[in-house]
Amino acid sequence: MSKKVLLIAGDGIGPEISVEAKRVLDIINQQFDLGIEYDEALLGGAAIDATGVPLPDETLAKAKACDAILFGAIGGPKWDNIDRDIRPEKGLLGLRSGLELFGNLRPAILYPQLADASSLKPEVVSGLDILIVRELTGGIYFGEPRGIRTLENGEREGYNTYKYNETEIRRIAKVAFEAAKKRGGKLCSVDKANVLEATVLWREIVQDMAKDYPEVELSHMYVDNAAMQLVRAPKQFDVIVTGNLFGDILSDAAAMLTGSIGMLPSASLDKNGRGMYEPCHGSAPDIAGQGKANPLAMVLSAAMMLRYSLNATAAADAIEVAVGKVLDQGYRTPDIHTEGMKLVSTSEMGDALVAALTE
Ligand SMILES: NC(=O)c1ccc[n+]([C@@H]2O[C@H](COP(=O)([O-])OP(=O)(O)OC[C@H]3O[C@@H](n4cnc5c(N)ncnc54)[C@H](O)[C@@H]3O)[C@@H](O)[C@H]2O)c1
Ligand SMILES: CC(C)[C@H](C(=O)O)[C@@H](O)C(=O)O
Ligand SMILES: [Mg+2]
Repeated sequence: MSKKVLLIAGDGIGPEISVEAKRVLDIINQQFDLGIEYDEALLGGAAIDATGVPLPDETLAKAKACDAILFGAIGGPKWDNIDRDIRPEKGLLGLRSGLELFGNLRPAILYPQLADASSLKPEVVSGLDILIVRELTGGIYFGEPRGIRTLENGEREGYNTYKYNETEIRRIAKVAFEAAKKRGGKLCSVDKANVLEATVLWREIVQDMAKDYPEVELSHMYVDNAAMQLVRAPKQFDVIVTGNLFGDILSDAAAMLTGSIGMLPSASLDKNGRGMYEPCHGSAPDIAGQGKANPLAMVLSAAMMLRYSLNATAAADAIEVAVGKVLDQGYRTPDIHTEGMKLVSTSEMGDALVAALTE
C-alpha cells in the first residue's frame, strides 16, 4: 500500500539537508518496499516569496492529505523585517496548530562516537538518552490577547498571554506518562509554578494524573533549575514534559549535550499519531549554502517518521544504524568535528550514509 510523504524543504539550510534526507529515504523506500510517494509544498520564506503568505492554503491542504510530513527549516534575515503576521515563523506555527500537532517529542541521545563533541565532559553525558515532551500548540506561543499596543502616555507595549487549559495539559501529560512508562519509568514535569498561574494548574493536573501511572515516578522542577540541572547532571532525567516556550529553550540546550543542534530530530504528533517530522534547529542562515550543515538531525527525523507515522520500525532502525556507522567511520560535519576525525560537507555526509546503507 502506498504512503504519501509531504516534503517541505523550507529556507536556509532546509533545502540542503532535505536533499540528503530524501536520498536516504529513497534507498530505504526501495530496500524495505515501503511504497512511499512524495509530494512537495512551500512554507515560510520560500512560500512568502512565491505566494505572499508563509502558509499557503495549498500547503495546509496537502499536509492534511498526506500520511506524514518531513520538514527542513524556515526563516532567515531576508524576512525579518516584514509584517509580523506574515513572518516565516507564523507559517510553521500555523501548520502545527492547523494540524493540531500538540505533542512534540525531542529525543536528546548521545551517540557514543560523539562524546568528545558534547559541551559536557564525556563521563557526564555518556549513555545520555533523554526525551523532552514539549507542548506545541498552546501556551504563550498562541495565547490571546497578544500584540503591540500604544498606551495612554504614547508609549508602546508588547504583550502575550500565557495560558493552558485542562484539556491541553492532560493530553500532553498523557503523551509524556505513556512515554515514561515505556522507557525508564521517570517523568519530570518542568514548570514555573512558583510564579506563573498557568503552570500552577499545569502542576496540579500532572500530579493528579500520576495516580493512573503508578509505575511512573513523577517529579516536578522549576524551569530555571531544570536548565541548570540539564548542564550539571543531565542523566538524572528520563522524560521531561513541559510547555511550549520552556520546551523550545530546554531542547536547544539539550542539543549541545549530544554534540550539536545538528543531531536533534523531532516528531510533532496529533492525537492519532499522525505527524510532522523536523530537526529541532532552524534555517542556520550563517552557514546556509556553504555545505556546512549537518544533515543528521533531519535524517534522524525521517527515521522517527518511519517509526511513528509509517509503521516501518525495521526501516527506521536501518537509518539509525547507518548514522552510527558513518560516525564510527569518523565522518563529521564541522559542527561535530573533533581532532582526528574526517571533516565532510553536507553532501559528503549524505554520500557516507548512502554507502553505509548499500554496501
Ligand atoms: N523549525 C524551524 O524551522 C526553526 C527552528 C529554529 C529557528 N528557526 C528560524 O531559523 C532562523 C535562524 O535562527 P537561529 O540562528 O536562532 O537558530 P538556528 O538553529 O538556525 O541556528 C543556531 C546556530 O546553530 C547552527 N546550526 C543550526 N542547525 C545546524 C545544522 N544542521 N548543522 C550545523 N549547524 C547548525 C547555526 O549555524 C547557528 O550557528 C530564524 O529565522 C529562526 O526563526 C526555524
Ligand atoms: C521557528 C520557531 C517558531 C520554532 C519554535 O519556537 O517552536 C523553533 O524554534 C523550534 O524549536 O521548532
Ligand atoms: Mg527552537
